[in-house]
Amino acid sequence: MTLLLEQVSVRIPIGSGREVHALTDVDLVAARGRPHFVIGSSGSGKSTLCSTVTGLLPDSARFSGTVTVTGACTAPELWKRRGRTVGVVPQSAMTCFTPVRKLGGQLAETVRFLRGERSPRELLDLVGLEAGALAKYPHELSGGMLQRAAIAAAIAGDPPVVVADEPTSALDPERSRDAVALLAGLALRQDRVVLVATHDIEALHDVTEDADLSVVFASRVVETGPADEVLTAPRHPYTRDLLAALPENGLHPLPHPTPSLVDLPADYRYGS
Ligand SMILES: Nc1ncnc2c1ncn2[C@@H]1O[C@H](COP(=O)(O)OP(=O)(O)OP(=O)(O)O)[C@@H](O)[C@H]1O
Ligand code: NI
Repeated sequence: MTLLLEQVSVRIPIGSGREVHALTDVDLVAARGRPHFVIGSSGSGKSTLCSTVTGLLPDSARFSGTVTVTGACTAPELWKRRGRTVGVVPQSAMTCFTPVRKLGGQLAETVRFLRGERSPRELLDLVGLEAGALAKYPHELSGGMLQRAAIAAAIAGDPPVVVADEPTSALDPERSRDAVALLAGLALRQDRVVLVATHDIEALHDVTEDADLSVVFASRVVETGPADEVLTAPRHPYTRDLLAALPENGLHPLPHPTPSLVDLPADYRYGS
């Protein structure tokens, strides 16, 4: 089973005949058993890419191209199977649980709704949480535990594909690395397709060996390959500059401005 994006473009009208080129001609292959990470500057199109898989695009967006989970279904059918064919990990776990009910009841309800086969206890086990968490209210769990619980909810319907858009944005650096490792494990140990978009390149350090990485710039995937290769020997000038901007590499500011994606010319290239 593979997640395949072929020539996927998204245009978002913003009035007066103008539109945001949120995603342009994207081809991407994410195989099961191997996590696929997506990095790129703010506003480059990472979330839009995730939304073409989860079906959470803005209502006004124009979508073209093909998104397929081989052996299962193709968008827009895929979008109707959110939770079952594609699980969605929220950016902040706080948004996926109600504060007034214990975790166990909420997870049980998710399992019932998605007709999942695992019990809440088994789901917690899969994400490394102890069964005691079932009897707790969300506010009684730490941020890292709550993000694990949110990942448990995302796999309650046993989806073969899991998408996480900025899953570490509410976490400190150590919890971020934990959350990324857990998501990578959903691919490596549970044989799922896992797609994770993040601007947090440092959180990826422990998992780059068995992962793929795509780099998005100005609505296009400019580079893709084994994560350790892309991060150690980047081929695209934007990837090189993005990596040079990391604190550990000297915080060199990006030398070229990020263009506006409104009516972006088709021939726009990095640095042009
Ligand atoms: N609902 C919307 N209406 C108009 N423009 C939008 C909408 N959603 C996204 N965009 C635009 O689409 C482009 C891509 O946005 P997207 O959120 O996919 O980028 P991103 O890489 O996820 O950024 P970030 O790192 O900030 O999350 C941006 O120019 C953004 O302003
Ligand atoms: Ni985003």
